[in-house]
Amino acid sequence: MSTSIIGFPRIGENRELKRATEKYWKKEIDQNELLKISDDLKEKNWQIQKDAKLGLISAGDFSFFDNVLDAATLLNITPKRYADLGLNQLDEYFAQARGYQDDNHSVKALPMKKWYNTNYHYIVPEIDDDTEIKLVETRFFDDVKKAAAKHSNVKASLIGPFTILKLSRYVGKKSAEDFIEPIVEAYKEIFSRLNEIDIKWLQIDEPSLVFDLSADDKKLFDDLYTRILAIPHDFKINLQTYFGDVRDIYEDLVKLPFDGIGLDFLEGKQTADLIAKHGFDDNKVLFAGVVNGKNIWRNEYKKTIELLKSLPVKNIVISTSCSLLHVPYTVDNETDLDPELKQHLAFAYQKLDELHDLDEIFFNGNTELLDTNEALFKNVNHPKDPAVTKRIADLSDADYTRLPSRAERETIQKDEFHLPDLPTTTIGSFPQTKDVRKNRSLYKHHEIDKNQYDQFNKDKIKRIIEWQEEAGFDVLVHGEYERNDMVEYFGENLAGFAFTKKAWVQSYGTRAVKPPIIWGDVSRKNPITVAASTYAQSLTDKPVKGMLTGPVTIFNWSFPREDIPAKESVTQIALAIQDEVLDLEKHGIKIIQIDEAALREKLPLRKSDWYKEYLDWAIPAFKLVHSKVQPTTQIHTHMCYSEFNDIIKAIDNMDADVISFEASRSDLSIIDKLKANNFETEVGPGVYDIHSPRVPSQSEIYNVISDILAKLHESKVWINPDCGLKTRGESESFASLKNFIAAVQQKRGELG
Ligand SMILES: CN1c2c(nc(N)[nH]c2=O)NC[C@@H]1CNc1ccc(C(=O)N[C@@H](CCC(=O)N[C@@H](CCC(=O)N[C@@H](CCC(=O)O)C(=O)O)C(=O)O)C(=O)O)cc1
Ligand SMILES: N[C@@H](CCS)C(=O)O
Ligand SMILES: [Zn+2]
Repeated sequence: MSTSIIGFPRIGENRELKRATEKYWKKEIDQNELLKISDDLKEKNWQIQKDAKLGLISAGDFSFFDNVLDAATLLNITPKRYADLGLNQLDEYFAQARGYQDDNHSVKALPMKKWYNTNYHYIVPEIDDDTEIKLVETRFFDDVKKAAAKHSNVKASLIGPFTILKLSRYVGKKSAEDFIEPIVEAYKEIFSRLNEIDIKWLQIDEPSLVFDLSADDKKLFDDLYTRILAIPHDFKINLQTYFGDVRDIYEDLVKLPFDGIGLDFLEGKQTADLIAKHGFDDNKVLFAGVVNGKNIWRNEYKKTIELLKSLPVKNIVISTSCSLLHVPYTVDNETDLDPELKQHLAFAYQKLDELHDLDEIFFNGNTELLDTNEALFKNVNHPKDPAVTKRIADLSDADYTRLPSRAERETIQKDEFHLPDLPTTTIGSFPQTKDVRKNRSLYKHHEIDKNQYDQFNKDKIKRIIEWQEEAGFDVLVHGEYERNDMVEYFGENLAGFAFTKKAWVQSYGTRAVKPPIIWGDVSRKNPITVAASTYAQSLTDKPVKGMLTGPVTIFNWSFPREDIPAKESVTQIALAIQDEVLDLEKHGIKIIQIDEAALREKLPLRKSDWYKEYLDWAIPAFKLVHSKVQPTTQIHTHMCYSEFNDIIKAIDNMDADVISFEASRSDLSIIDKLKANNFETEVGPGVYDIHSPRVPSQSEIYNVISDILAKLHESKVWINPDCGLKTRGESESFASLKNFIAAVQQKRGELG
């Protein structure tokens, strides 16, 4: 047993789980069929790990939607309003993830948040004073049992209690500490059930240990684990961490009687030093996270082996830095990639092989494998563009400064646009219905020509412009029908990017993305969005927003190159998008939205790193994109993740004129912070959740608007949904937006 992974993707190489689950939701297949498809996927994953000769086979990492929701439902952390729906176990689970609506019920989904610094989202567990934590689910044990029946070296994995308690939202008076005893009781039951299954290890994931920890956090962890580890168990326990180092608790961790500790050597900047300084017991196993679970580049064996050899540790299992959930399945499916690039890629399957190679090199001294890998790294040819290098070298402070000041622009723009109070707009995309995707698919497969493809999209744009005008929107959008994804699309249209055919990575539930790969220097080849935006603007007298994705988001939702600093890559992208902004402006587009949906996502997990490692280059990159536009051109930005309470000043410093953001799923608490910080940018807090198919009523939206206006002055407020509508169907979107407009009109009527 010398290799292991933390977890494996589960959507299926061809997104089988997505297709099956969505069919189940539409009642096109029954639960048995869905369960059969998911069982096949699990078995395939175990077999792949076995074939790759992995020391341990991971079970329990499968999920129908999200592992945090799985761990919460296992422990009966299911709010009463979902339990009261009287649904079967799986439907109750989906109701929490997606909301539920029938003739007699209407329940919102639980909030969804970014999983640490990734583009994966988890469902936030909700705990109230009546929450009775106890073991109730069986799916986890069923999976582990099935894996153990087929394989002799199974490791079960579970998201741990500390992380669950830290990620949960407490809506009553009780807090995490009040749930220690019931959790320990539940773990007694979990261990007793696992004792009956032949597993070798239980991996308990505690990624929340990589945050800055307070004394109370450490006490909570200690109170939980001194008790849990005292429960009799016939398997070994690995305390698994990832996404950083555990500097605040390392010394306590190594003293606790865990059989193994899993540490991240890639994002964990201090991991090796912590071991060197404080030691690691000879009777413990180190699960050394040295194969990157987030990037798609081949592992450089020489460096990894040197690192492993430097560790003063007796028992090492070579592992991944985090779950392979964050990478696509296999490079083998990418038949169109440049071979020069392809040889440097490793997706999940290839990473399993890398673990095996490292095992052979480290434990068996296989030098041939080491030499072949070294040869590959001697020859990496990222396409270079001297013009891009020069453009960056010529930048000065003026390129990052927009004039005049925002306050002056606000007056100029109020005169320019004459918008009513509480201007209404949407975030950009309208439903990517089957016909829209089909049109793109036909074009990609050369079954229709460019003219036919464009004409279809133009018809869609015309229809949606008419619809928005009729519905009464003030600032319109063209609908983004030409985009497969807001980042992949720009990747396809910028020099320096490569893109894939099947390299899907789960983002949330059944939704996946194909992040483009930054392989060379980035520049804009041709105008990208100008034709669609100017066509849309030609159809109406109302302003149509130009719609772009910002440099930080393009970078964060791509697979970045690692040979140049992030700052340089992002600056290259910023200049390319600046070209597009100025082109849109030149062609008469007066409002331009530059989405920075992912800006918050890669904020370092530790506060001390926020500015020097990220914000100090991320915010200027955004400013570089829009600094040269006229005062009358209104710059909007959008973030679908509003956990930016602590970096509000930095967000204001982006110097946009208007920002829209997600707020409806997370109780509008951000608004208080905006007020307290004298936030200057005009704001459009999302007034309803577009991630759920549920249609909000007029009064529900009206109430949210009232809550916003109780705290923010109406002259500063825009009204919009909380994100784009691409994942929604048309009928639910149109119904929601009609209620939305009616709610705004009701409120405007009161304002007089
Ligand atoms: C806003 N969000 C985004 C994030 N990350 C991004 N990169 N993009 C985002 O928009 N992160 C945070 C949030 C929430 N996250 C997501 C992630 C993914 C989606 C989403 O809707 N994904 C779609 C896939 C979109 C896509 O690229 N579709 C392709 C079609 C691919 C396809 O299915 N083709 C069919 C053939 C079609 C046909 O012939 O009819 C096939 O292969 O079988 C496209 O449009 O061309 C998803 O379904 O998962 C949303 C939010
Ligand atoms: N303009 C994009 C932003 C999503 S975060 C959209 O509307 O889909
Ligand atoms: Zn969004």
